[in-house]
Amino acid sequence: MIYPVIWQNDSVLLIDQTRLPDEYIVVEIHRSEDMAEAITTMIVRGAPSIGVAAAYGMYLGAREIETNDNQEFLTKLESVANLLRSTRPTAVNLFWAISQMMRTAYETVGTVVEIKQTLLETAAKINTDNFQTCQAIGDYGLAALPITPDQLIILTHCNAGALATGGYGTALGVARSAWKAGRLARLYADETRPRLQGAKLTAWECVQEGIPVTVITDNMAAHCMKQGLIDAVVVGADRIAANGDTANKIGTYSLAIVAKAHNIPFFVAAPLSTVDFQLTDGSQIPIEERHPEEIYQVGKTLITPPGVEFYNPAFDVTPADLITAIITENGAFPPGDLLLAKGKMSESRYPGLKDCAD
Ligand SMILES: CSC[C@@H](O)[C@@H](O)C(=O)COP(=O)(O)O
Repeated sequence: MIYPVIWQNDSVLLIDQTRLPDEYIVVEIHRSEDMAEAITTMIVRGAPSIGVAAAYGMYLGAREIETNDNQEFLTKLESVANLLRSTRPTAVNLFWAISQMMRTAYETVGTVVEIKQTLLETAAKINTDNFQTCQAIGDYGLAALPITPDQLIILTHCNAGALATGGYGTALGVARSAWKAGRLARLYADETRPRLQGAKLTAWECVQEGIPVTVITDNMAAHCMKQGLIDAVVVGADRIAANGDTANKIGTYSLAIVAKAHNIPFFVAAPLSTVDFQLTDGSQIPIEERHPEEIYQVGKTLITPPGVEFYNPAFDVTPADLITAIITENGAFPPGDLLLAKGKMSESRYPGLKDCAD
């Protein structure tokens, strides 16, 4: 299994996702500032992964605070939290994980040294919990997939795999579970312009595990559906509003529209920590805009003439009515029933959900 974020020998190891699939390079992170930079530059990316990375970033920042005074410690830790919060705006898992860490710091009764130790344990738990959560999502997702045909072809967008989570993956976790159960014939992966997470990362994960994968460019999805090549679409999410509207990688919305036009089920797979119940609908989700070089430059080659303008939103919002079901660790729910999933929260691992958009 692939683990994108690991704690080892007093530092955090990140698989550098900007270098895959050409090179497998592991980056060592010792300071919260470097973790913030790694999240911004997408060395680590994918909603749950950046939550895990931010949690460890909080610990790295905490261990540098030199004081025995609890109040002073908490004040300085707030600054670390603010730095990490400023990295990427859309994935709510980032804010959720930072809230979990701040809550731990405030609620731990003990010395500063003891609080620091508890923070490290909390970060590790967020990481391992996410792995287990993804396995549950995989199992529920497998049960939610269409019954026929027996051998399914699933289309996915971006990378919602092990690299994007504490391991296993959300959307790719569903495909992984289907593969293990003998129900997946092949995964189709949208290349996912502009950063190509599908072509580079999803395809790489599939090759690692022997899952048959076909990469298509984003504008081929409708054609493939019309040809009857796709049985279901499964994507991840960066933030889901209470009504089920879902922000995910740019291009997800158009994929949902063409899936609906072809009567193909469209699933969102995500942990409940991705649901922001404080937002009533998707119009309130902040959408990250990234540097235009992601559009005008491929490798080191400029692909557009001088004098043109660019617009580079990294995410879009798929309205709930285009989504067949949202697959969570508590089960698969029609988007309008997300509050039912929340109702099961007391049994879940996420008692801090209400803080997720702090
Ligand atoms: C399980 S990851 C779900 C989403 O975070 C994923 O689909 C996605 O959009 C990732 O965007 P990225 O910009 O690569 O961080």
